[in-house]
Amino acid sequence: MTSIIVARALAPAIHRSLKQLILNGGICKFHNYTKTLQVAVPRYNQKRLYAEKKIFDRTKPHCNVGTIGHVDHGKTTLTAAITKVLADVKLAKARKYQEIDNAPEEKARGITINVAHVEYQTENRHYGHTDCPGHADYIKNMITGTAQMDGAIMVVAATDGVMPQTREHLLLAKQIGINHIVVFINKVDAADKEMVELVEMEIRELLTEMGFDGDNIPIVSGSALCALEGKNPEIGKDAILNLLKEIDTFIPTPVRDLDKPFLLPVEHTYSIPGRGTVVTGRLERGIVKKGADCEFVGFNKVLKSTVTGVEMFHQILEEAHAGDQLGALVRGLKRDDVKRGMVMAKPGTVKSYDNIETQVYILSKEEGGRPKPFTSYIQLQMFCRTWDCAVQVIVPDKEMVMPGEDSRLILKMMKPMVLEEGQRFTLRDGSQTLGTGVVTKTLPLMSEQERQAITEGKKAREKKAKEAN
Ligand SMILES: Nc1nc2c(ncn2[C@@H]2O[C@H](COP(=O)(O)OP(=O)(O)OP(=O)(O)O)[C@@H](O)[C@H]2O)c(=O)[nH]1
Ligand SMILES: [Mg+2]
Repeated sequence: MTSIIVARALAPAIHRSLKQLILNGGICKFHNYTKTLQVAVPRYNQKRLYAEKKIFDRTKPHCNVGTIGHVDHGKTTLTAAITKVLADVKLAKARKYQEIDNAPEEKARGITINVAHVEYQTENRHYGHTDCPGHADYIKNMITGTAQMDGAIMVVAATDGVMPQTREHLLLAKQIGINHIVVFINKVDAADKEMVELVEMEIRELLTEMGFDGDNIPIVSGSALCALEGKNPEIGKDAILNLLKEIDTFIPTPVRDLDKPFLLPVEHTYSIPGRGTVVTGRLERGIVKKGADCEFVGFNKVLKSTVTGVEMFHQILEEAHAGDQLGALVRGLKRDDVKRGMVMAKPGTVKSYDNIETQVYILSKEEGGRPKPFTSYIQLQMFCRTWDCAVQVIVPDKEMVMPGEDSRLILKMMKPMVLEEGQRFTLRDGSQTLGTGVVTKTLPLMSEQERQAITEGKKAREKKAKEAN
């Protein structure tokens, strides 16, 4: 028998594999401290299991990155080059340029996005890498979080320098909380040394202007095309390896959801005679154990309680982990005290807001959105986690927002609900999805007068609409 260690973080994906494994005579043991699962499989069965691709043989931490930058600056070529260079040392499967650029359409929350997901490894980490075929896809992908990036690789061609979309992608990255950027100055085979130096200066200036650490962000220069074609290793392959080294060290591994304070968006509440109130939902992050103090937040309330039991599919759990669909028995609360849409969290770790700044992508008509533009003061419904709430929209930077456009929006909510920066949500108008967005900033709570004015305005508009009918 030989042991294989499987990362705990991959648990949902390997449940099925485990079953398969046990059927094949395997023995599993979970190590609580290291959060790993040790699996012993008879040697004669291992080959078959691997051949069936049932087990993830991965122990490296995972990180999501992606290429951003102006059109034609070489993002796709760089993506292909990275896989080629790493394939040579057996850490990736080489992906051709055409394979990446003809990405299949991906349906994400009603929005069609073209993205190619590529995977590779360095000695230290495993990476998921996103490359989009066009500018509009980048904008959508970044806002909707189709592949949420923990860090970005910004590509700037030495032949062009900083261009409008370099700036735009960087601004958006900053807005939505991608704080770690590594820069690749591409096409140095077609530019002279002075030009490359000038472009580097220009990039550092822009980064600083945008609020990044312009002086210290790693900038690597080279040629993705040379690397892909196996030419001039000093600006080809070596530059790519250099870039990967910088990515490895400069972009930190994100904090795993399991390590964060627990948070459960409440889906349902039940009253169980003789036992008390049970709340159910999918644990978004952290670990919940029997005996944990908790807080229910939302709808203008904060209720304190203690978890007295955790169950999953009617079986008692010692502890529930992020991703688990669970029921939690809570002390001293009536069923009607707790409502769907509230959040059960570790005390003091979440807050309610009713006034937020967001970045939203509004669907075009072809994507199923509304055909007409909208202006400030429109009333929409915001959907987030298990709650939804009426919001008044303020468009701060322009007259109106066109379908197919992205925009900064201020949302004034009718009730304060639990929100945090980076939280994604959907905006709907009746039964029509208008767009998706991300919370970029939480603003101070509204005053009572302000809220009243919004409610009265809403009533007046409703009355007018009724009369018009
Ligand atoms: N000379 C030279 N050309 C390059 C290099 N890298 C890419 N190119 C060329 O630049 C062009 C654009 O490259 P892509 O990789 O498609 O650029 P992109 O950024 O993915 O473009 P979009 O996805 O359309 O925004 C192609 O013709 C590439 O062959 C390089 O290092 N040197
Ligand atoms: Mg491309």
